[in-house]
Amino acid sequence: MTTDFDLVVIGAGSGGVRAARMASSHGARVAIVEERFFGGTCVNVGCVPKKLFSYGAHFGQEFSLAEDFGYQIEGWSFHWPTLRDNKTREIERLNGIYQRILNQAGVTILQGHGRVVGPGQVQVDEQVVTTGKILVAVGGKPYVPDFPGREHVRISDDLFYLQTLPEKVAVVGGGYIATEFAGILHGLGCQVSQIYRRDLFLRGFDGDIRRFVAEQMQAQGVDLRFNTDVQAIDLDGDKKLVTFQDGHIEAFDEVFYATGRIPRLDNLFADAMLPALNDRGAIRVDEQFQTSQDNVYALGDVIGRVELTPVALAEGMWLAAHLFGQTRPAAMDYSNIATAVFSHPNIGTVGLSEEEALEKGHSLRVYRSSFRPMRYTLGDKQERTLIKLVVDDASDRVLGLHMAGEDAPEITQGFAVAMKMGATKADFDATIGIHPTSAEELVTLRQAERVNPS
Ligand SMILES: Cc1cc2nc3c(=O)[nH]c(=O)nc-3n(C[C@H](O)[C@H](O)[C@H](O)COP(=O)(O)OP(=O)(O)OC[C@H]3O[C@@H](n4cnc5c(N)ncnc54)[C@H](O)[C@@H]3O)c2cc1C
Ligand SMILES: NC(=O)c1ccc[n+]([C@@H]2O[C@H](COP(=O)([O-])OP(=O)(O)OC[C@H]3O[C@@H](n4cnc5c(N)ncnc54)[C@H](O)[C@@H]3O)[C@@H](O)[C@H]2O)c1
Repeated sequence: MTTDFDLVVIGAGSGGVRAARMASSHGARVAIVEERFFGGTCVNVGCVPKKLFSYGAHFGQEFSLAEDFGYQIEGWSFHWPTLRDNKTREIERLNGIYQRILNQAGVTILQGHGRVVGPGQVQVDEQVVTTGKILVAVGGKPYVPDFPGREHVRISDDLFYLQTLPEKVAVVGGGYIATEFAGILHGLGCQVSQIYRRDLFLRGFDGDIRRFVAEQMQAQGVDLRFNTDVQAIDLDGDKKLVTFQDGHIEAFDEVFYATGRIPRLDNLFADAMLPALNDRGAIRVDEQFQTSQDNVYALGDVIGRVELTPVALAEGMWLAAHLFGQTRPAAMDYSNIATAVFSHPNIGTVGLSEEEALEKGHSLRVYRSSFRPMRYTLGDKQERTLIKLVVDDASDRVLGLHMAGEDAPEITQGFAVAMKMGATKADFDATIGIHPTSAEELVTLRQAERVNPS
């Protein structure tokens, strides 16, 4: 049977755009369906505007550092609408670029809500198109737990378009988004309380890094409140009255929730086409990104594996090559994916945390160093940088590299190549440093603590 297309991709975000472009370059007839914005979460309400805000939030401290170097910066002030609107203009420019890239790649753009209505059939608003294969790359959406007053909270999407910057803010959650938002809002001049229900935020990251970032944020003046949760929110005029677990009530101008994201499956599948989901409600796929429905594939945040843009991009490239390329690629390798939290201070990490390495039974040598970056030494800024290597004692292989401080994400990206190649501590030691840098500390670590699994 002839079909309109070989592949219809639903969702023009990180994974969908990459898969569509690459499939087209392999000779497939491809259409992509998008209902909101080209470039998806990352470009519009994720990585890109977040990073621009994070840059913006650093300027206050840069001005005071500049004074230590002899500059006189008097009477500076911050104008939120300028940052917000300049960011929006840049995002709109990127939207246009994404559309142009798709057009140039020969991908047909279908604007509207996509729905899988039958085998090889995708409905886009009133129109139905036919296709050999369907790729679902619809991403996720914020999850806010159910509690009285839930309707009064804001989510990450809202932060990017706020009319005014609130004075006093609660940020609820202890993951990437909450910690990044707490740092950004504090840097822009808000009074920030970060609320996390367990004893220490950034679960899954290395314990030393989590404690270090908490100390640094507290020293900057962020109010970290662990082991507590919001029970209810009432309105009092413009204020949000938050009742905490211990019963105390406090007024905030805004309450932001960043308590995780869930797959965006709304009105996406006709009943007969719904694929199997996993226990967290994400679409279940095999190693080839095939769902339980024939010729329906899924990747990116909607499969809930590793919710990062570069991972969605890699999955999109992989699937396009697998379905339409000349040679079959080897299975996707999810080991040693470097990641960063653009908190203040930044975190960069690749490989196993000390806790994970011990859980896997490794006997370890753990190298740590904490230092005050040279840039801060002319004044009284006390912020420090922490670096840490987790090394398998028997093989000498570096299992984990962790850093918190200025430039941590940039530095970690380079070292991630070495980690991917299986670098040993001896390889690090044989590398001559670049002086004077913070990165050189990673190749000059000599003192280890031995730690064995219990
Ligand atoms: C605040 C925030 C900050 C982040 N920061 C980072 C970061 O710094 N680094 C990083 O690596 N990752 C970051 N992420 C995660 C990253 O954005 C995601 O992992 C990535 O965007 C996932 O890509 P995707 O293709 O799976 O989905 P998405 O990029 O979410 O794209 C899905 C697209 O599908 C469209 N869509 C959904 N349903 C339909 C439908 N039925 N019909 C038509 N279109 C539909 C949506 O409108 C969207 O455009 C961040 C996320 C958030 C929320
Ligand atoms: N820099 C980056 O690369 C970056 C930045 C932002 C987001 N992301 C990606 O997006 C994903 C989603 O980010 P996120 O921060 O929303 O999720 P997350 O999974 O990182 O963190 C969610 C947090 O909410 C808490 N939580 C969950 N349910 C709760 C409840 N009922 N009550 C109170 N707290 C609750 C969790 O304990 C956790 O601390 C991340 O996992 C990450 O993969 C990446």
